[in-house]
Amino acid sequence: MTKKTICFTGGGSAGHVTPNIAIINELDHQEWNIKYIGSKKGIEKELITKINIPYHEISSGKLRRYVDFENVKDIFRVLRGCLEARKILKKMRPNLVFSKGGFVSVPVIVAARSLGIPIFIHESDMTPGLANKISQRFATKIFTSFEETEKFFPKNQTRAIGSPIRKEILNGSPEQGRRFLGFHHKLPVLTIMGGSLGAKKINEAVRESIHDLTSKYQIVHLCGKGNVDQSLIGLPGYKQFEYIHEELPDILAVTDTVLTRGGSNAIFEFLALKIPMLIIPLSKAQSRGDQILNAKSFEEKGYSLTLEEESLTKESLKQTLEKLEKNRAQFKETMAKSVQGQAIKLILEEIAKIK
Ligand SMILES: CC(=O)N[C@H]1[C@@H](OP(=O)(O)OP(=O)(O)OC[C@H]2O[C@@H](n3ccc(=O)[nH]c3=O)[C@H](O)[C@@H]2O)O[C@H](CO)[C@@H](O)[C@@H]1O
Repeated sequence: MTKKTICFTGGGSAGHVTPNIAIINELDHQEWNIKYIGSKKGIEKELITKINIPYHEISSGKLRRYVDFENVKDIFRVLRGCLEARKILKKMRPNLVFSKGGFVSVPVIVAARSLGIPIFIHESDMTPGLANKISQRFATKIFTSFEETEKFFPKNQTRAIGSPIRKEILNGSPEQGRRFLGFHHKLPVLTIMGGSLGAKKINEAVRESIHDLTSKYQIVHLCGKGNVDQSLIGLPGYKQFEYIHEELPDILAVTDTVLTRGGSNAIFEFLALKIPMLIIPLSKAQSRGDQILNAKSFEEKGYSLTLEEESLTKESLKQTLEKLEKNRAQFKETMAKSVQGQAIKLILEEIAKIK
């Protein structure tokens, strides 16, 4: 049997990479040569190199929604990225390009289209990101995490399938988690995930309330690169990490409650694990507002509570966490009824159809 080749792309933040990893882990490596095209400096380089998938670099520029001189430079970077991606793809000759979005994916999609290579894209958020908005016109098939997102894409190419979740996330060991963290059984565990790149506002609010919080919980704080607070190292019941790799499943296995940004992949992972969550979405001032919509969708379905960043204070954080704890049984019950877990199976079925 001759092996087929699939080339993944996507990056900029972990949310544009971890779903690709989830699919890569489940693909038959005897049947598929698996490759990746990403940026030179993005987090995708570290995450993909770690799982030993051949990684090809291209130039990439940020796609900004506002006017900035950097835009001019970035237009040239994106154009250079298109040429580099075309050269790589021409040599690689993949049967399929699979994109998770993020700005590095656009040159890859444009190049793939110019070479007549089939393209699948996946959109994790409630509304399409700029990269997928551009890419959709070139895509053969489009998958979305949320049902509500289907309407933004061409009807006959699009299917809502949920979020491709890494299998290992669901198989953590509470004993190993507790051992790794040095936590006891006397207080519940609150995990704080400020998005894969960290969240300054959440970090500040948590640290302002740290003594109150550690009287009620043992805390794991995933605070983002460069955001560890040196003055709090060694505080009993408070563990800070810039980013967690293979220990994440074990940490989530001991987690009772999460305080999180509204990144789509993270909240779908917590849903799959049925962990009650308080979502503090990235504000409209800092984004297109997709996390606010993600959070709204989850809250309406009864999976979570939302606290808007503008209303985030020591007091509101305390009150909302108390409300979440009071109703935790109800949240867990509603999450248990949600139907998830089909995304990878459905994507693999579609990939298998590629000649
Ligand atoms: C600032 C920004 O643009 N954020 C976007 C980005 O978020 P971000 O990159 O934070 O993405 P998500 O929250 O969706 O996913 C983060 C992923 O990283 C993993 N993880 C995180 C921390 C850690 O220490 N270890 C670890 O493995 C999580 O388990 C998850 O799989 O992409 C998401 C998906 O398109 C969007 O919804 C977010 O709006």
